[in-house]
Amino acid sequence: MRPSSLLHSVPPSLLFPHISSTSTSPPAHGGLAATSIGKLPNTTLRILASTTSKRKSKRQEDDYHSTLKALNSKGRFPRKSLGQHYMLNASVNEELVAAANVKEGDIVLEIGPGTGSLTNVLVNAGATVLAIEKDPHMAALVRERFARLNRVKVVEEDFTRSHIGSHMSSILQSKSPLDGTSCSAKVVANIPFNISTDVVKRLLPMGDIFSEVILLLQDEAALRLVDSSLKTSEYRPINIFVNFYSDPEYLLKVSRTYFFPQPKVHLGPFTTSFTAARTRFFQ
Ligand SMILES: C[S@@+](CC[C@H](N)C(=O)[O-])C[C@H]1O[C@@H](n2cnc3c(N)ncnc32)[C@H](O)[C@@H]1O
Repeated sequence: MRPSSLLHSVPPSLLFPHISSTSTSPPAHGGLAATSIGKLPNTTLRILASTTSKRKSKRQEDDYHSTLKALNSKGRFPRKSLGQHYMLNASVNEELVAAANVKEGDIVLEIGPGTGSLTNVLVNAGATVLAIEKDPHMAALVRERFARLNRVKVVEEDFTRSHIGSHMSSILQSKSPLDGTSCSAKVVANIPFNISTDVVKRLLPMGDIFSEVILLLQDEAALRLVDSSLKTSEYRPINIFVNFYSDPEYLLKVSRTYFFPQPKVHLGPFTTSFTAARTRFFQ
């Protein structure tokens, strides 16, 4: 059977035997893998060490079990066409949120919340979250999960067609301090790989709204985006675009084994961060 057909025909509990609701043993996550990706010209590369401490294990179980229970409870099988590879490791979600320095009162846009595991970490950090989800089942699931919190707004839309500026302005206006100073927002998301270029093209020119963009991208795509060297044959218009609007930075490598189902990519996906060039617009 081809891997793609597996995604649709086999329940998560069979594909991933330790996800039954009675299971208590999380997968062998071992934390973030320390790695090296060689030289990336003009970029800052921060390699994060493995996080296997006991302190983390309770949180890891939370994402692992809650994600898979949520899928099982609704009878949802991951849909390949929507790039549904769910993050099972809470430490990775925490690294993403820490990389964006999300704190109490921040406004965060999340693209594709899925079961809400990253949303949960954002909420715990004190953020107000606008979550845009294309899959109506997952939008309903995440809306239900955070129904008691007025800090989470779930919009069922295709991000690539969404009027993101108007969604964000209404939230920003309602949160703006009375002294007239404007507040900005951040993006933290584990996005479907098939829309990553669209996402980057839409977000980076929005430096008037977003001060920080943290995206989990497919390894190869992220490597291409952070490469600012004009000498390589891989340099494309998208690189000029990215480097005009942002300071792309490779942050950490994330093992593909932390996703359910595991993505079929040659290398593990990782995070890249774009510091939107706010100063280019307002200095
Ligand atoms: C890689 S999964 C990530 C899910 C979750 N954030 C996590 O970390 O486990 C991508 C999510 O984006 C959603 N999605 C796919 N295409 C989308 C689109 N065009 N607009 C908004 N959401 C989309 C999928 O349904 C899925 O929930």
